[in-house]
Amino acid sequence: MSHAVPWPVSLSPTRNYVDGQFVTTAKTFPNICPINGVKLADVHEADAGLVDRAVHAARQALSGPWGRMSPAERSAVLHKVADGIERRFEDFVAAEVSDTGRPVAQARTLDVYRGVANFRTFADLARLAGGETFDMRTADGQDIMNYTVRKPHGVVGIISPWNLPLLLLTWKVAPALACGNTVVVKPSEETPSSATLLAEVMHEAGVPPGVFNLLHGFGPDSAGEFLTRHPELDAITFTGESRTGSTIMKAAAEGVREVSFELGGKNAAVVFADADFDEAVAGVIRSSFTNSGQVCLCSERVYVERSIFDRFVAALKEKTEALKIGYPDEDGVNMGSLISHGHRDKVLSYFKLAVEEGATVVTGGGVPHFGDERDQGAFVQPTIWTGLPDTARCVREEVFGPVCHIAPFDTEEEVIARVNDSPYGLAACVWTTNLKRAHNVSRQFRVGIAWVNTWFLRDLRTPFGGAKLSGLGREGGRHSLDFYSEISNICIRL
Ligand SMILES: O=C(O)C(=O)/C=C/C=C/O
Repeated sequence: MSHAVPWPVSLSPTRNYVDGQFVTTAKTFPNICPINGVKLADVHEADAGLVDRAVHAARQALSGPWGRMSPAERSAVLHKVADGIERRFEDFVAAEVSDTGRPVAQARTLDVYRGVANFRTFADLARLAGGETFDMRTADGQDIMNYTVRKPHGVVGIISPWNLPLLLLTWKVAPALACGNTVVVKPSEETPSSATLLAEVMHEAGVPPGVFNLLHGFGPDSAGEFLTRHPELDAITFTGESRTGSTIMKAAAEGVREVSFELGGKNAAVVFADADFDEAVAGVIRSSFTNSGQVCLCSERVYVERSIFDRFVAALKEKTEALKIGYPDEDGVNMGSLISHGHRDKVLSYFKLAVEEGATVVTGGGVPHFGDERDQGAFVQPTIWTGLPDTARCVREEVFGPVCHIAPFDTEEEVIARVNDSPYGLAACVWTTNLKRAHNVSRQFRVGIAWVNTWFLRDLRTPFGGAKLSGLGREGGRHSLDFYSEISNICIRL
């Protein structure tokens, strides 16, 4: 199949969006398509002055029509945004695919699908959420009543990552707006396109100027840092690497702003001998290689009960080598490129390190050869390692690529201790048909979310976030409403 270069072009000139206006700037940087290394568009970089204008516009909008809306009125606006994404569904698919190289099928069924779902879920949750009331009689006989009210924090800074651009951007924007805040968003410099489309949809949906502001740029000494350091932000929410999270946390400490972080992971998949074997193989293929392993929830550590270890490794090798790597719109494609050449260099450095640490490379470990423009892209082979000790860097550090290390284990106690022996604590999955074991093992993992006989199935009402270096706080359902609201308690003597 031959493809015009670049595949396909990005849909919107990637401009900033401040106070209801699309803004170009003198300084631009290229948006490179990771499928073939070709420039898709120039991205207009926001400078400190534009960041300042965006924060002030967001502040101003709080005392405008947006600030006077009821939860039900805000909910209606957010449903209109969801309608707008649905109306331009294929534009969003093309934007995500252009920026990331992912399969079209994934962009449709995961990324853009969740963009709509996030807005609809939080539009409804905010409209239907109530507060708390308490009645009591004091020791000296006074009757008092307490009730809570939710108010927006104010201006929320949102820094969103490149791995699931629209999903994670809307996972933050939707609840923040549903709770009456205004937002200033800085998407990753790697994935500006779907965020720019979202600004167009917000504009078309009549979201008042200043409610949603979009700034393009990098982190340090660019829009990301100018935003997180801005003294007039009331809260900051960030998804990305733990190291960056800690830098942002330091900036947020000035002025003691609320922070919510969803950071890195080194997640484990545990397969017991009593698991449904074929389901477990298919599940670990998904949890290791979805989105080219660029999901914070992916399993880079796999522990398999010793009695089925060799059979499982052979089966996973066979399924991995059957994965179709290629263009996003190829029939049956399973895996696309990584996000960039820079990230591919990082992943390849771990491929090299694994061999130095003594790993057996069961499959992969290099770069696929296509013999066409894709050789200028950022592809790597899905890779499986065995034979490393738990102390190896490749078993402790997040690679964030299509790779997993498989190790045998003998007992429940042993594998639980090994899973928990990590500075991270985001997610885990366990494969077993023993119901008692499923409950006992999954609840002993020190993680934010544990899946049993599945992976990355999401009910948006559930708490989502990580323990240890994997993050701070929980978002999802009422947890998002609690993070994006200032809750006041009113006490009345009756
Ligand atoms: O599914 C979600 O709501 C979510 O936050 C996923 C995060 C994945 C990060 O890489």
